Amino acid sequence: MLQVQRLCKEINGRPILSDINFVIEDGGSLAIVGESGSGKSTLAQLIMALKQPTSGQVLFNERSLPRKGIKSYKEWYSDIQIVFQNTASTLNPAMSLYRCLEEPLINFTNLKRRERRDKILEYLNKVGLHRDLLKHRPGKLSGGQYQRACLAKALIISPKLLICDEIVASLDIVLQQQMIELLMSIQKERGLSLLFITHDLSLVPGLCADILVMKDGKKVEQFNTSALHNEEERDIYTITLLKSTESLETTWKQYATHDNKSTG
Ligand SMILES: Nc1ncnc2c1ncn2[C@@H]1O[C@H](COP(=O)(O)OP(=O)(O)OP(=O)(O)O)[C@@H](O)[C@H]1O
Repeated sequence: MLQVQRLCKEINGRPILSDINFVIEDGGSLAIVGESGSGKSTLAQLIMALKQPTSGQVLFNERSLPRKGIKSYKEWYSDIQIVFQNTASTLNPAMSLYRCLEEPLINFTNLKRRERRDKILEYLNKVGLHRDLLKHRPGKLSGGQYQRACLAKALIISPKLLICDEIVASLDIVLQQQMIELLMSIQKERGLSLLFITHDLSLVPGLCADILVMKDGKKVEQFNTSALHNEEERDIYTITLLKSTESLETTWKQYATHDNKSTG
């Protein structure tokens, strides 16, 4: 279980996150939603121990954030893995995809070479990539293939919690849907806990049980995803976010219809 308690982060005296609290139970799923600059990535970096909180704490199965010593970091990352928004640095451009996927197995498991190979093939298959890609460098992969490879790299050591930070933001709408479906099936199959960070509320239903809305580093509200469209209960900010997503969808649909007519 992940527990985030009274978490605050200041950078150069400026509050970036203020009093953030939430829990993700084993196998649970929470979406953190907010516009750009609301502090979502900072929150992910704090949970990944890439930044230290100014105050408050993060606990995973009662263990607190690692502060020093390779062993404590290794234990933390065995349990919690992240796929970043900016993935260009996730896969070493000088290595083949095979080596990129083998690296976490070497660092986090005692698997023998043969077993590592089987695991790589298993996870490649799970994320829907062809084994022919293994000999290529990551730069040869398309955007969608690259994101799937990052997902395989994060999942290959069987973490208990996966953090996804805007992982579909740069993909087109078809690839976005495919990634969401992939995450849903992996989550179901593995009982994985999920923290899904996005600015796009429309991606959340079906994927996450709960939604936490953030604005300017503060929690606006948290609710069950089934209550997303209950406008009487929702905060005005959540409704604004929702409406902006819907109006964008309408614009895209109108654009697509117009485009089809003019080209067809
Ligand atoms: N190292 C830093 N120094 C100064 N300000 C920072 C630093 N890191 C983050 N911030 C500021 O903290 C705020 C929150 O940034 P953060 O990246 O966490 O937001 P976000 O919700 O993830 O937005 P986006 O989706 O655009 O990345 C922003 O105003 C950002 O400029």
